[in-house]
Amino acid sequence: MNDSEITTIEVGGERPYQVLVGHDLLGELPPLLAGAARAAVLYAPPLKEYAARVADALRAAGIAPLPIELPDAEAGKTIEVAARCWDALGQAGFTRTDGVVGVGGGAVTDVAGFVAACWLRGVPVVQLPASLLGMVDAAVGGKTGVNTAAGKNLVGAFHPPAGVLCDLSTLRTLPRVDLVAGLAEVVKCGFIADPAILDLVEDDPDRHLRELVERAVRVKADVVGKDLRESGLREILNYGHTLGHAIEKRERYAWRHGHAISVGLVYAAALARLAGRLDEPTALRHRTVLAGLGLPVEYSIRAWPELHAAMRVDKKSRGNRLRFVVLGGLARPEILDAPPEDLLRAAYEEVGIE
Ligand SMILES: NC(=O)c1ccc[n+]([C@@H]2O[C@H](COP(=O)([O-])OP(=O)(O)OC[C@H]3O[C@@H](n4cnc5c(N)ncnc54)[C@H](O)[C@@H]3O)[C@@H](O)[C@H]2O)c1
Ligand SMILES: O=C(O)C(=O)C[C@@H](O)[C@H](O)[C@H](O)COP(=O)(O)O
Ligand SMILES: [Zn+2]
Repeated sequence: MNDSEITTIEVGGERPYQVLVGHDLLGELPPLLAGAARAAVLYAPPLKEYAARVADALRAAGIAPLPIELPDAEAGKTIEVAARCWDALGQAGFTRTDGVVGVGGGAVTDVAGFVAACWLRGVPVVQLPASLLGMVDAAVGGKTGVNTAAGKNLVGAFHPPAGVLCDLSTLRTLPRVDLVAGLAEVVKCGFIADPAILDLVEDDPDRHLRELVERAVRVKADVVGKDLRESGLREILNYGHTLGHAIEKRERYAWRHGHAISVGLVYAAALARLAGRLDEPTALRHRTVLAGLGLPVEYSIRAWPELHAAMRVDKKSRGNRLRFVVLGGLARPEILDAPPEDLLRAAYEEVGIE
């Protein structure tokens, strides 16, 4: 595909929008904020230069930019940081037609979406993801939020963006470790919905990067277009996240999300196999494809009691029942409701190491 081509992926639902994938997309930003006199540009330090270009593009279109630098990564995904942003919007006189632009990885787009969701009970947000994970997952779908002491993303809102601009050129500066972390969510999409993704990843993820981005965005767009508020189908996007989020909490968010999800995916596959739902080769493929990318597939065996307790606040839980997304086969996600504790523990022994 020619570098100058822009791919448009439609996201349906009550507030439809488009995800654009290509290069040099800043010209597409101002029309998404039509009617805005000002726009806050939320970014973390590694994206300072890109955020300055975003601000220039807004200014040139007659929209006054309000740059707000956030602490990087998970340190920025707190209610205190969101409150600082609301103070800044208040001081600058942001009205309901003004907007927010999230520039960066998934942590920044999550908090930018949350700031926009709550300010005046909802103003437009445009997401400019700059990490692979942000492009294929976090910036798409309108899940916004922050972490709390009790766990990951426990406070948030569903607030679909006005548009998402995935500028692939930004990936040139993304550290390799973060690119690989993003591949964990891409692999997730392969297992739950689009197995061609797995073939491409097993062949050469770098060679197929653009196609992987587009395929993963299509998986996500299809699901969130049908079930924005996670009343059913959307839960499949949480594959690997029940254990993954518990690991992130235990690590005090010092582990990358994609790394924790990688372990969580291998765990979910072991659970499904031991529950008699998933065949051995497909379960094994989780480990081989993720480990082949250099992603972690093991975690401390001693951590089990803590992880088990942390999983209780997973958003798929109902009362005291834990619920897991598992596979009944390749691209056949289903729910495993209230699995017995000995099964949960036995599956953990397959990822647990001394
Ligand atoms: N809302 C959702 O649906 C959803 C989906 C998946 C993940 N998430 C959230 O997304 C977050 C993980 O996202 P992530 O993997 O992007 O992590 P991240 O946002 O922490 O970014 C990782 C690092 O890469 C840097 N970075 C990003 N783009 C860069 C670029 N182009 N050049 C140089 N540095 C760059 C960031 O500043 C950060 O230091 C987690 O908080 C996770 O919970 C949300
Ligand atoms: O979009 C979704 O829905 C997902 O579950 C995608 C996940 O990759 C993402 O990490 C999401 O933030 C997790 O949501 P949560 O509701 O479990 O916090
Ligand atoms: Zn995720």
